[in-house]
Formats: sequence, C-alpha cells, structure tokens
Amino acid sequence: MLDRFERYPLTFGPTPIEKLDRLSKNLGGKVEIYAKREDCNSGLAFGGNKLRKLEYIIPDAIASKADTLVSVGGVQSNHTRMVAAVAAKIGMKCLLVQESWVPHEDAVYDRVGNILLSRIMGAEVCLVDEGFDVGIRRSWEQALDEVTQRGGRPYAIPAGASVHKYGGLGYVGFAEEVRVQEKQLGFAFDYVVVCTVTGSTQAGMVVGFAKDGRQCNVIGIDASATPVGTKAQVQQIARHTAELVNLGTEIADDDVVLLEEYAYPCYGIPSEGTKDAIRLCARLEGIIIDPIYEGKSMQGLVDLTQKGFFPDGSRVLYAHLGGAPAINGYSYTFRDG
Ligand SMILES: Cc1ncc(COP(=O)(O)O)c(CNC2(C(=O)O)CC2)c1O
Repeated sequence: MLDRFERYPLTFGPTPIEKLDRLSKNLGGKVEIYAKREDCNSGLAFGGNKLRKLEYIIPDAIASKADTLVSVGGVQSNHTRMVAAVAAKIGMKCLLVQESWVPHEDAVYDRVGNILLSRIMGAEVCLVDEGFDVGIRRSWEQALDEVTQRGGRPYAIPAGASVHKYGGLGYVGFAEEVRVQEKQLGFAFDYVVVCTVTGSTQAGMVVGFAKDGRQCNVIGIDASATPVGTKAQVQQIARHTAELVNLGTEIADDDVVLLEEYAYPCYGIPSEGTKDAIRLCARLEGIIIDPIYEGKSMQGLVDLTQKGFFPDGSRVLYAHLGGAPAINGYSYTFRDG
C-alpha cells in the first residue's frame, strides 16, 4: 500500500508482538491479550508512535530544503520530544511550542520527562499559555512565521503530525506489518486497541486494516476528552489517507470506532481507573505506560475485557504507542506508588 511513498528510516524495523500472559490470566483468561511494542521502535529518545509517522514526513521536509522543524504539543508532549530527536538526527534546527494543555498538580511538570529531553536535544522550547485542542494552533502558526522572519526555512509539523498530508501513512504501514506477523503467528487478531487524541494513528490503522475488512475491529480509546472533534478528525484523516494510498473503498463514518468513556476527568489527568491500569500493567507485565495516553487505552482494554466486550477466545492486540517519559511529570500523582 505504501510502495510509492519514500520512507526515511527512523525506527529499528518491525516492532515485536508479545503475549501478555499474566494480564490475560488476571482478566479471566477468556481473551488472549497481546501487545505490539511501538514504545520500543527506535533508539531515538525512547521512541514511540510519532517516529512511525515521521518516517513518511521527513523526506518531504528534506526535499523542501527546510532548516527548522516546527511543531506543537502540550508541555509533556511525546510528539514534540520525537520531533526534537529527529531534528537532532538529521541535522535540522527545531522550534517547539508547548502549550498548557494539562491542569497539572506537579511542581516539576514543565522541567522533567519529555520537555527535559527536548531541551537536552537542543530544541528551542517555547512555553505558551494556551489550552488544549487537537486542531491547528495559532501559536504554532506564529512560530512558523517567527522562523521565516529570522531568515530560516521552517517545515510545518502539526500536533501529533496528524493533519499533515502524510500523517496517516505510518499506521497504514503498521497494519501491513501486523498482517505479515499474523502469518508468522499462524492466526489473525480479532481486535486492535489503540489510544486516540490527534487521530492519525487510528486513522492509518483504519485504512490499513480496511484492506482485509477489519477497519471496525480497530477500537479507538479517546484520551482527548473532546471526542466529537477527535472522531471527526480521525474520519477526515482516514478518508484523505485512503485516497492517498488508492485503497479503492470508501471509509464510512461508522468505520471509525472511538470509545469516549475513559478520557475523564480531562485530557492529561488520569482517573483512579487510569492509575489502576498503569499499576496493573507494571506489576503484571513490567510494562510502563503513561497517565496521559496509554494509561487510558489500557484502562479501556481492561474494562472492555472484564465486561465481555470481546467474545470468549478473542485475540486482542494492544498497541503500546510509547509515552513513558511523561510519567516523571506525575511523581506527585504516584507519590504512594
Ligand atoms: C504515547 C501516545 N499514545 C497515543 C497518542 C495518540 O496518538 P494520535 O495523536 O495519533 O491520536 C499519542 C499522541 N500524543 C500527542 C503528543 O503531543 O504527544 C499528539 C498528542 C501519544 O503520545
């Protein structure tokens, strides 16, 4: 599906799929839970899902003769950390807008984790007091202008690299990769569970799995707490990406399955259920997930399994998209473990 698109290698290659035996057993043993470890996909600054997306965006950045990657996220954005890492790797400058997306309680929230890593990697980090939104940000547009006014040549990467014209391609590739691994495993997964915020991860999966009719088996767990806007963005990106790769079939609104009930209390703040899911995953599988994103998709996976959403015998693939560094901004939240 992606043969005609240039890919700039930023990852180690196919990410491993591992069976989560202890978690599966703890949840009743009727559903087989596996994880695809996108969090271990690269040596670039702890990796994660944005690098799979950026592999299809960076060729365009290089071809445009840009000298500065410009992007945006919350203070503990994984996306901006990965943009900083890629800029360092390919020898470009990096300007990051970090907005106040999270009403955090931790005194060191803007000094540890992802934002610390971005600073160490040499990105210019601008804290902007603007609230959360998955769409195009005025602060980011102003940053693009700023680079131009300085005589630089900016390359625009929107939040999560999602509404970028190539933003969905990486996770079309994810689906292609899973199909190859399924042949090796000798079975096909019945469901894929994925965290959704700016939308191109799920959108790419929907398009990629539409190739074999499994688009509705991609279960998006909303972590934006703005589900109407996020779902619309996933649908828009999926339709655009389907055209780009000549899918040959329409992506219908209902092809995007987005569950809203685990995003509470708001973007970036974990509920007790989220914190329990983080502890369960850590204590049963030694796998670290974060309070902003994967903690909420794991909360969804646990709850859905416990209430019988997946028929007995289902094989469920949990996409671990990364995000662990952000947990350092939640030390107060987890002060009791
Ligand atoms: C670890 C992790 N898991 C899932 C997601 C959601 O992916 P999408 O934005 O493609 O829907 C992010 C995104 N993070 C954003 C960021 O700024 O880091 C784009 C919001 C993520 O980092």
